[in-house]
Amino acid sequence: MAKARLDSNNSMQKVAVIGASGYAGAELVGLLCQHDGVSIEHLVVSENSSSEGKLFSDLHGRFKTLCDLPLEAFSASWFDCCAVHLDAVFFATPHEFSADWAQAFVDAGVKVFDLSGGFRLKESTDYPKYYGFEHANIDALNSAQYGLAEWQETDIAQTNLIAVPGCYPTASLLGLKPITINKLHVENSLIVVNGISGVSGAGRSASLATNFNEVSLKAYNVLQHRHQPEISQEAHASVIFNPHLAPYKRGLMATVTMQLKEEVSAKQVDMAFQQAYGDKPLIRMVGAWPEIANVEYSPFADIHWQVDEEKHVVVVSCAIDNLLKGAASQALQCFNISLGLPSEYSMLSVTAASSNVKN
Ligand SMILES: NC(=O)C1=CN([C@@H]2O[C@H](COP(=O)(O)OP(=O)(O)OC[C@H]3O[C@@H](n4cnc5c(N)ncnc54)[C@H](OP(=O)(O)O)[C@@H]3O)[C@@H](O)[C@H]2O)C=CC1
Ligand SMILES: CC(=O)N[C@@H](CCC(=O)OP(=O)(O)O)C(=O)O
Repeated sequence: MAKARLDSNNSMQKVAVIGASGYAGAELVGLLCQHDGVSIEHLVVSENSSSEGKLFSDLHGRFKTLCDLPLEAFSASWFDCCAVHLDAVFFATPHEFSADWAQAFVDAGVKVFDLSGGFRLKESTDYPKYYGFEHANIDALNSAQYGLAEWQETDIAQTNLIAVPGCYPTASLLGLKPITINKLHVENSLIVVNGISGVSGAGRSASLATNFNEVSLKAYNVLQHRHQPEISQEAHASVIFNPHLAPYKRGLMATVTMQLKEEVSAKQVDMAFQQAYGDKPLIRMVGAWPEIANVEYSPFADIHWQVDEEKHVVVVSCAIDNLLKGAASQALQCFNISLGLPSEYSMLSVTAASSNVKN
């Protein structure tokens, strides 16, 4: 694909964000505001949202004067009047809403970037099992492409329906794929992924389990989390995924442990990571164990690994901001790729000052 900077041949892309009152949606609006190829046409919430009619910047005060658009309520009549005028729509909505509506936008000629899990799993029978609903759009599920930006650039560029990866899967897969794609691991050996997320991973709605005052540090949804099949599917290897909730606002860490083939050296592992990420500006091979503090409010993924050549084991750790590389900034990477732009376009200046959920 020809890489380009934005020039006069790129017309302004008319976009809408559905779910703009939520955490991931608001981060995305913040990024889209800074993108010189984007015109935000609509910010949308649910049909009965208490935020309907409020200004986006009344809800998210840091955007005063930067984005003062009103929040509109989604409905079938909203779709009939507005969708056709858009180039792209971002769904930062519950999974089932995306699953129900994405194909209608594609049919109306609108490119869809879905931040939910509505189109990530290829096996439709996994939806009732892991998401609790029957998928109503199997054809769309089959045509959707998974959008791990550093690995699936060609697929992303060629589709109109992009399933932006989950937050835990993003960090996990960035660690796993250099090993599994190169078949450096013992196939069918046990692969364990331990993930830790801050509470913004659970979204903005109040719940006792994710109330900041209630959270200490504990594992949850062990052996049944919906990200387990997603990670396994995209790593092409069966994994055990152990998610943990921790008492901080944002940031996510995934640490994976894999058994290497006996003949695989530490040097080969180093080469696999260099080959995968040496030319990827948003992946930083940091040379020390990553820390959440170094990636929060940023679109970077920090990664580090260590090999024990005697035990034939590799441990890889990857830290991201769950709301950015784990959601909004990766969606923008996918959008940039679909326009033929460098995936990091307009993002390397993202700072704490421009981010939403603050400590
Ligand atoms: N939080 C995270 O770290 C990550 C989240 N995601 C995914 O992104 C999506 C959004 O997550 P998050 O921002 O955390 O969630 P929030 O609960 O913070 O926000 C959800 C948003 O969806 C809107 N919404 C809810 N129902 C509907 C509906 N029927 N029609 C239109 N809009 C609706 C809400 O609007 P209102 O309530 O005002 O009606 C709100 O704007 C989810 O699918 C989540 O799994 C992905 C990766 C990471
Ligand atoms: C801390 C927390 O609750 N995290 C969420 C995952 C984050 C998320 O929104 O999931 P998706 O990436 O699939 O959209 C969870 O475990 O369900």
